Amino acid sequence: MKEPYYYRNKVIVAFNQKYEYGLYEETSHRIVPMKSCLLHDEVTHQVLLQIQKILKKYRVSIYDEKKNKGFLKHVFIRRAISTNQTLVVLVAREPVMKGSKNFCQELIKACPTVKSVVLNINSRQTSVVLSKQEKVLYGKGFIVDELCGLTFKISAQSFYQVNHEQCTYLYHKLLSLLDLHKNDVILDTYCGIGTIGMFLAQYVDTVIGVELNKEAYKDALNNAKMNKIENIHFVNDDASHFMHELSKQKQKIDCVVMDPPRAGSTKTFIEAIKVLQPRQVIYVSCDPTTQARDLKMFEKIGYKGKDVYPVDMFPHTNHVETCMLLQRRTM
Ligand SMILES: C[S@@+](CC[C@H](N)C(=O)[O-])C[C@H]1O[C@@H](n2cnc3c(N)ncnc32)[C@H](O)[C@@H]1O
Repeated sequence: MKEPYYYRNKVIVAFNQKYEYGLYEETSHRIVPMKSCLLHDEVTHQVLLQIQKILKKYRVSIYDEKKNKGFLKHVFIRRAISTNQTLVVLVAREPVMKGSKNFCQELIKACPTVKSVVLNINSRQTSVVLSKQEKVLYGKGFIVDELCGLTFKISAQSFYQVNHEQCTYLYHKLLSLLDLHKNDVILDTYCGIGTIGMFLAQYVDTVIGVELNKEAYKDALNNAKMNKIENIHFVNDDASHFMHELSKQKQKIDCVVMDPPRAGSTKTFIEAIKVLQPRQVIYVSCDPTTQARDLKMFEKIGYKGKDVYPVDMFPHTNHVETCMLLQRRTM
């Protein structure tokens, strides 16, 4: 990145009883108050300050983990960098927010980039921030961003790469590694809101995307419609189950893109690859450890890791994204 600062488009903070907000100290739930941050942008900073001011003004009660009491657990902010839209998610223990209208009105007046405010209701005592239950307090419950010449609707629950510039680089890198033909059928597995598959759809005959998260799957369907892409189909399923079923049908698959979560993929998934025999697999990973584990299984079924590129998706952290090309060995 030319300017490896202020790149993060997603931030989750917690508040303490003094209305200071920040991140948890490593391996604890002690909030380290945050005055400024080099990773998220100025707009996010201003939105957080405004939320802090309004929470204080209306004395919104802050969740106390030890007592399991209080309303607000976290604030989640997502920015669409190219359209300058902001989504605010208030994660709360209860389903009713007193004074939510005033809260939204004041926030939107002070921060016009805020296009939607969502209340996520998470009453469980868990480290998972978002629950599946949500209520839209203002706007449509999603924001819209532009990436690689396409338009994407992004809901609170959907995955979206945190670094717009490096994500663009990553997608172009994987395109350059693939040897695509006009009549190809490709799979975009762990597809999120469909970004990779829709980016590749213009080069091939058919793309099939598979995604487990229902909200992301719904976003993917809408995104294909919005971009008028007709040669992409999405399936809401576990990627391994889907691959296993596909392998039973012996469908022609030319290339597979896989971009699993940190846990990596599964034996079932890779055994299905053995049956389907795509000529190329692109494995995008945010955890090289699980990628290396999976690579060993790929080697056993006759796929060789050809090239691997690190992508600095998370500058100034010890995380890295990798993009690997696996090629089927010719007999
Ligand atoms: C690292 S994200 C990649 C998303 C997308 N490729 C992108 O670039 O934005 C991983 C995605 O896999 C989805 N996921 C997690 N477990 C899954 C599973 N077992 N089967 C299918 N999708 C899964 C997550 O919901 C998430 O959208």
